[in-house]
Amino acid sequence: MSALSLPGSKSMTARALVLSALATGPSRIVRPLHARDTTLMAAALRSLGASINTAGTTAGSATDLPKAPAAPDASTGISANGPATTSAATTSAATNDPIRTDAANRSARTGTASGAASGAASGANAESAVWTIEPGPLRGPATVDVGLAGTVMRFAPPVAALADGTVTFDGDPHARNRPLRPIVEALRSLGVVIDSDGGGLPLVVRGTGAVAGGEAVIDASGSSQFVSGLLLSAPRFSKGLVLRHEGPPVPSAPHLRMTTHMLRAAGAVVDENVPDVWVVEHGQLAGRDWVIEPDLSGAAPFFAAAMVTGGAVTLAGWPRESWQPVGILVDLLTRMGAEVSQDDDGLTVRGTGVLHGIRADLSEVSELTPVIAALAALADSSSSLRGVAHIRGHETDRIAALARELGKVGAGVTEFHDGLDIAPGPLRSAVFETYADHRMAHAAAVIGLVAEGVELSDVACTSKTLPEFPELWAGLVTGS
Ligand SMILES: O=C(O)C1=C[C@@H](OP(=O)(O)O)[C@@H](O)[C@H](O)C1
Ligand SMILES: C=C(OP(=O)(O)O)C(=O)O
Repeated sequence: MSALSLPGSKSMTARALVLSALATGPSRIVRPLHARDTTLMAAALRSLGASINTAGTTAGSATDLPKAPAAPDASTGISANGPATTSAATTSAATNDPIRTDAANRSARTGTASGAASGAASGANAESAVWTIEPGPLRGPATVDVGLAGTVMRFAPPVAALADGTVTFDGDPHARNRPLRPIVEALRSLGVVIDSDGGGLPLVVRGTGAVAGGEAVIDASGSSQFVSGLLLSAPRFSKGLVLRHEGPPVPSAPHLRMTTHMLRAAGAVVDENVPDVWVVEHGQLAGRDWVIEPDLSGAAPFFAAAMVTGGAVTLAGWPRESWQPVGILVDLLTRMGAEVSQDDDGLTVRGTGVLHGIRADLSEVSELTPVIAALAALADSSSSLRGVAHIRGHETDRIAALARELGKVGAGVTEFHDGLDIAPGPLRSAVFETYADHRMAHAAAVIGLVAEGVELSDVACTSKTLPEFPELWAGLVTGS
């Protein structure tokens, strides 16, 4: 049995940073994710005027902190769209620079497991990390590096629109290929001046210190982050926001619920009773303490490791109620053969010696596709994964990348516009390319537990969301 201590959710940390920078008073973020994406988000907000200290730790635990105000109940819709039900997180010491691109880490053998996943694995993020945020007047000029972070490229431009001055955005080479036009056009329709040649990066937001807001229509089928980005800043728009989605379904519904939940927890008034329409009233956001849940998507490859090796992994500090899509992940892993349980130690996934293929619509949990696809390539029957057309716009075209790389290691893969059919085949050694995508590295690591001689081309890309992934993985496999 392995105890896995992971840092906080990327998505919750990003939202907490934005809401804190837009609040009327100071905030603290307890057990944040300290990784490239969240460090870039902090840098972006800092450059716009917020004071953010990401070096802080406290000797005590989260329970020493003042209690966060409870989310208002009747008006929150929590009962209708409530958290997934399945304690505070445990994480451990920040020594890594999460923005590093350590050449020594660029290539790594994944290591075939000789036994079951075992041994303790704890993250390099500090167990008692607390970030402090003091909002300030939002102003340019500023330059924002979004890296490859969808959260930064979609959440920060609406904040920049509220700033007084010019804010320039650009990022990693592939960030320029990631969709952005719908949020740019929605912001323009709300009165914001944005220069952007193709509707994507690089772009310049010419803020005047205020956004009129009002009604906007968006096609958010390419990313739920278009909606989340607008909603997070909307309380600061003079007329608030009525946002209507028109187009194919918006993916990643649990991330939208996380957004509206956290907005309400900061005091915003949000109505999402009409499907595909979100109404956010103009109003003040309160500073508060945000206690971040362990990152469920970061845990997925470790759970997969338990499944393919017949071991068990416990994610420590998993809360009884979560705003991450734990119910969907548990259902997927159970259908593939795992046993999943929760007790005071955390959320445990146990391999049973069988691994089944699966037919699944992954639209709600699309960021899990690479790890589920890796499991599918190792299963005892074929799989059909659908509903994820938009992941062609993730860190890389994940459908094409998975088809190519899983094919290299021996699976029979058929690519569809919105997913993959995967037929397991005899495994072969290969260099598994990551395309700078952390979750492709996770997929390679899972395959490498079973297939001899799998080498992943760039393990450093895991610093996007979990800089300590290589150490954690090594600790899990060797039991060190
Ligand atoms: O809002 C968020 O924090 C996220 C939303 C999802 O984006 P998409 O809707 O683009 O898939 C998810 O895949 C991403 O990893 C994080
Ligand atoms: C899609 C992902 O990230 P991003 O927030 O950059 O879109 C992801 O982490 O899988």
